[in-house]
Amino acid sequence: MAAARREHLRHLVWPALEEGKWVLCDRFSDSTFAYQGFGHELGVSFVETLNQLTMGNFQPDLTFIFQLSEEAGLARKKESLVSEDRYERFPEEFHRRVSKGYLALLEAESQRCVPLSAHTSIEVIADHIWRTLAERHFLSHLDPSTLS
Ligand SMILES: Nc1ncnc2c1ncn2[C@@H]1O[C@H](COP(=O)(O)OP(=O)(O)O)[C@@H](O)[C@H]1O
Ligand SMILES: Cc1cn([C@H]2C[C@H](O)[C@@H](COP(=O)(O)OP(=O)(O)O)O2)c(=O)[nH]c1=O
Repeated sequence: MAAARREHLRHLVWPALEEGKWVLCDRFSDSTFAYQGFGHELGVSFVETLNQLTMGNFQPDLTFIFQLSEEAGLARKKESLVSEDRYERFPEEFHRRVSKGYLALLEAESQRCVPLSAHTSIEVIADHIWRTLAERHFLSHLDPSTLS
C-alpha cells in the first residue's frame, strides 16, 4: 500500500501539483492512520514512520472526514452495487477502532481535517464542501456568503 501510494505521488500527484492543478483523492494517508494505526493496532509512531518514508513531509492542504453511523453506513453498503471488500468483513470492534482513529485525527489535525456529516443528501454535503473551500480561501473568486 505504501509503495503504491509513493508511485501515485511521484507519477501523478506531485507533477499535477507542480502544474498548478487541484488534486482530489479518496482516503489517502489518513486511512493508514485510522486503519493500520488504530484498526490493526500498529500504533501512531509506526504509521508516522511509514508515512514519512512514503511521502516525506508532504500533506494534503485540506481533508474532509465524512461521518456516518454504523447503521446508516451498513444500509448504504447493502444498496450499493459494489461488492464488499476484505475490510468490510472485519469484526465490529475493528471498525470501532478505525472510527476512534479518525476522531483522534480530527483532534490532532483540526486545521487540516474537517468533519462532515454524511447523513444528509449528496447536494447538502456538496454545498458544505464548497462553503468550506470558500471560507478557507481556496476559491478566491467565490464569496462564501453568495452560496446557498
Ligand atoms: N449522501 C448520501 N446519501 C445517500 N446515499 C449515499 C450518499 N453518499 C453515498 N451514498 C451511497 O452509499 C454507497 C457507498 O458510498 P461510497 O461513497 O461508495 O462509499 P465508500 O467510498 O466508503 O465505499 C453508494 O451506494 C452511494 O451511492
Ligand atoms: C487507503 C487505505 C485503505 N485501507 C482500507 C480501507 C478500505 O476498507 C480498503 C479498501 O480501500 P479503497 O480501495 O480505498 O476502497 P473504498 O474507498 O471504496 O472502500 O482498504 C487501509 O487499510 N489503509 C489505507 O491506507
